[in-house]
Amino acid sequence: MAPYGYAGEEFLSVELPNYEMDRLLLMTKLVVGFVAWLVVIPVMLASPPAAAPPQNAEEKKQGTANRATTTTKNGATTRTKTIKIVETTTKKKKKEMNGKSKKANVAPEHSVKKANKEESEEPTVKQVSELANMLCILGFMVTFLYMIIVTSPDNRYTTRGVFEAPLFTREECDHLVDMAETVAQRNYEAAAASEANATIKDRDLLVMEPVGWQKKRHEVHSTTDLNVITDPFSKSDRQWIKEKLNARLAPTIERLYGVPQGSIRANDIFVIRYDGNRQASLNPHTDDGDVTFSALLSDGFTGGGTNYYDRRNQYYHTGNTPYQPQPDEVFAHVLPQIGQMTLFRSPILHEGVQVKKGRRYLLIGFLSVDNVDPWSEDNKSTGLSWFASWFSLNWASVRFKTGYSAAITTHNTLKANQDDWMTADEQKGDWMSESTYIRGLFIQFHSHLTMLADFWNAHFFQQIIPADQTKPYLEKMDEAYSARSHKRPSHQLPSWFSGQQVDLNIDGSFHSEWSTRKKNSEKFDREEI
Ligand SMILES: O=C(O)CCC(=O)C(=O)O
Ligand SMILES: [Fe+2]
Repeated sequence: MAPYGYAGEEFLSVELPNYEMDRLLLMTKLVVGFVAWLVVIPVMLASPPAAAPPQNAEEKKQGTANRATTTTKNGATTRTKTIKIVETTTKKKKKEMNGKSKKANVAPEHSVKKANKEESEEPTVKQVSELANMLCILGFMVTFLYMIIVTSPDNRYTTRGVFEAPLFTREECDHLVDMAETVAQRNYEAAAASEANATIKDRDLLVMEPVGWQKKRHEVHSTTDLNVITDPFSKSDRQWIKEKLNARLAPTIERLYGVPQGSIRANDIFVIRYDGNRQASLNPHTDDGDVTFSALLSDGFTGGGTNYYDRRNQYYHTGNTPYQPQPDEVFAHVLPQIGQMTLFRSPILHEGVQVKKGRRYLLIGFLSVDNVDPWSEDNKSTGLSWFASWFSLNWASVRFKTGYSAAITTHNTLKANQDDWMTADEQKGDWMSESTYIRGLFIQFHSHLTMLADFWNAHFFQQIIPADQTKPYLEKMDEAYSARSHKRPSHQLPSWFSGQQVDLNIDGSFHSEWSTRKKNSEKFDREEI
């Protein structure tokens, strides 16, 4: 998986999946399951046709309806096709079989040869009953789903796991906090100087305490924060952040989640600030993206930390009031040491616990794991395995959700641009109404996959690198990075900056930019990002 090895391997305090081997094993099991259910068992269940041929139209219909199962060559899809298993029988019998034998279209070679040799005997068929066929297909589907949902390394370990590992030293955290406060100061000065200038949006929020910090960047669960691109971080600030993330975060994600570094694209990286006497907490929510990292940059505050919820009770919730996560559903309250980060799948429900006193700073990233490069013209593959994408409950559920919102946005835009919107009747048969149905499916898939992920997987917290190993671990990671960085082409490295703040279509292609990206388009064009 990790083509250059994971330098932190010797520091791991837990055994992580060996993705390469586990996927190979799973692939083998799937092939065996496929052959067993769709070839071997149907052949074993095949029996000679009834002695008396169907005489009337009804019987004839039944006789020709018998089907066995086959697959397309690549094994990706299954369909039914008439296969009749050839046996030798007499001419007389053939005559009796009448029109039915004309349908015999596939004959194993050896049987054909045998039939040709024995002139008086001609091939006829053994048939698999429709019921047996259906059971075989069902058997294969159950085996396939069981293996993917329960045994795939991409589902069984990280789905509801929250992991902790070092990301920064204390000095580096201090540096990042200084960096962020300097950026806030720049924002404040620009906003203050622009009093009469209506072009600076959100000015009023920037001159509010804590000055220079954004307050409404995220519409629903707003945080007091600064984004590394759209807020005025300097070129050298970004370079500094990029080097650290390349050396430490990228290989850890690659190792922990079994995804190539080139498939990782940050969609939003920002510094958050909580103050005991201002924004002090964040309600339970899930993040947009596949994986979230959150590194603690300060200490000396009281309260705080992150709660992670096991929300399975929500599926049994009834009544008129919406489900509210309860304190006894928290499976991990994570309050790490300064410089440690937590890594988790973004669909895990979590909240920022109230800071009672002092300031809590975090560097947070919502990361997308792309199967194709949304920026390349032909949507070039990133090399992400199918097991880590469409066969991963989390990945697929997130993709259906993004696909849904992309489709609904397109739909609404089209609708808004149409002077005379069609009536419901006129929409019948129109592609738009079809897509309403497809959108419905997207959201159903999203919620059911999330539910499966919630039920089938252990919820746990794990420190994968002991915090007391922070210094030697980070040194080792940096050393390994500088030794190999020149060998790695840029498409094999994550994109931390230039690909931020966009939405994708269901197939992973580019859909649209967030409004904050549109407003700051010149900042995304600069070469340093
Ligand atoms: O405060 C925390 O630990 C959580 C922050 C968070 O979840 C977010 O910004 O999305
Ligand atoms: Fe969050």
